[in-house]
Amino acid sequence: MPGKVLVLGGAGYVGSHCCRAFSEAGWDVTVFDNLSTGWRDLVRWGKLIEGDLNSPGDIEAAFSAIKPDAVAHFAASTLVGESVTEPGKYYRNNTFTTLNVLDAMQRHNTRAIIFSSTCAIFGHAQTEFLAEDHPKNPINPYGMSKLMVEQMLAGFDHAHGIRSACLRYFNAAGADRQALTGERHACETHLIPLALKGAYDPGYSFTITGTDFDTPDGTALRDYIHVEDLAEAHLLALNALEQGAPSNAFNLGTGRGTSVAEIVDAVERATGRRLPRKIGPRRPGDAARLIAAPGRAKDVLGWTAKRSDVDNIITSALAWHQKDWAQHKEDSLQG
Ligand SMILES: NC(=O)c1ccc[n+]([C@@H]2O[C@H](COP(=O)([O-])OP(=O)(O)OC[C@H]3O[C@@H](n4cnc5c(N)ncnc54)[C@H](O)[C@@H]3O)[C@@H](O)[C@H]2O)c1
Ligand SMILES: O=c1ccn([C@@H]2O[C@H](COP(=O)(O)OP(=O)(O)O[C@H]3O[C@H](CO)[C@H](O)[C@H](O)[C@H]3O)[C@@H](O)[C@H]2O)c(=O)[nH]1
Repeated sequence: MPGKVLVLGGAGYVGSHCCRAFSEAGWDVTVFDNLSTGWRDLVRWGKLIEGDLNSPGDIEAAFSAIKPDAVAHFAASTLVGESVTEPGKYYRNNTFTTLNVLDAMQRHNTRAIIFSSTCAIFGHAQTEFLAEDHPKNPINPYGMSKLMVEQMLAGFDHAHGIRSACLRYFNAAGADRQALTGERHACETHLIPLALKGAYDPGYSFTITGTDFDTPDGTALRDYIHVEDLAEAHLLALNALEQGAPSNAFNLGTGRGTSVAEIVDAVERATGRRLPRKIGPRRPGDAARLIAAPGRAKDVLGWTAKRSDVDNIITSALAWHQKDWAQHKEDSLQG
């Protein structure tokens, strides 16, 4: 039976899509968010409690008010490059904050948590496809801050019976089929939104960051997974935990690698426009290739990616951005 889920970071990109999936499946959704990179108007499914995970008092107040049956934890600082130059921000806002959450869960006897982990915990790929047991050697503080949380979760399960599902997304992309929510970052660094912006905004100069990777076309390979496929995986994992499933970790991707150059081609196909591009140096902390072996999610959760064809991803992202640019013209097409 769906109960009450407290969604930390639910005003952000992935969290808002998952709120829709939880809510439509009958979960009673409450979002907890400090709106540092999230948006009030993206909280469309469930109510919003404004609060900061750095504050044990804010967390305690939310747990006391809601008494959640489960927690879905999306709140984090998420930029790989920034984590290299500002590691403290990442260990504080990703790792320390999660300890505050686990303390509250223990106090309130909340025994299930879905955690947004990442393929960045693996570091350089040693095999073509990354399965859950691939060695974990993060090459940036972002990945390390998330791996530390995975280890904390194992300890809290062992000691206190808090069961978790660590969902390691590869590259979340695309938008809700009705363009009700989507990706909106005030400081955007992600490939697909920037490539779409480059196709429409003559004032923005899109750059391919790195053409000297050891990949077939020299640009980095990523596994782009539609955010609605991710939302479905979250719902399956949440329901499984609710029904008593043990802690587990799942690599969520398609098993297909797409290069930056192939994304550029797909953006040109979807928009019918040419995308002018510059070639720039690699970003610090970027791996050459990150492609999932998503077998465990299929075997245990019955999940596979259904909407993650690259053209479908770009088309859904385009529909969202066109709507969002029209609504927020001044700030969205600048800088
Ligand atoms: N987008 C991706 O491709 C991707 C890939 C792998 C993992 N992830 C993980 O998924 C999660 C969601 O990513 P996203 O792209 O939706 O990011 P996002 O920035 O859109 O969402 C993060 C949300 O957390 C909130 N938040 C941040 N710090 C907080 C704090 N201290 N207290 C309360 N709220 C706080 C923000 O305001 C925002 O609403 C993150 O944990 C990220 O590391 C994302
Ligand atoms: O303007 C741009 C932006 C990005 N890229 C390239 O496109 C690829 C994808 O970059 P994104 O920023 O879209 O995604 P990342 O792979 O860097 O990051 C994603 O995956 C990470 C794991 O490695 C983290 O989980 C992170 O939160 C998530 O956004 C990278 O090779 C990047 O260098 C460009 O060429 N030009």
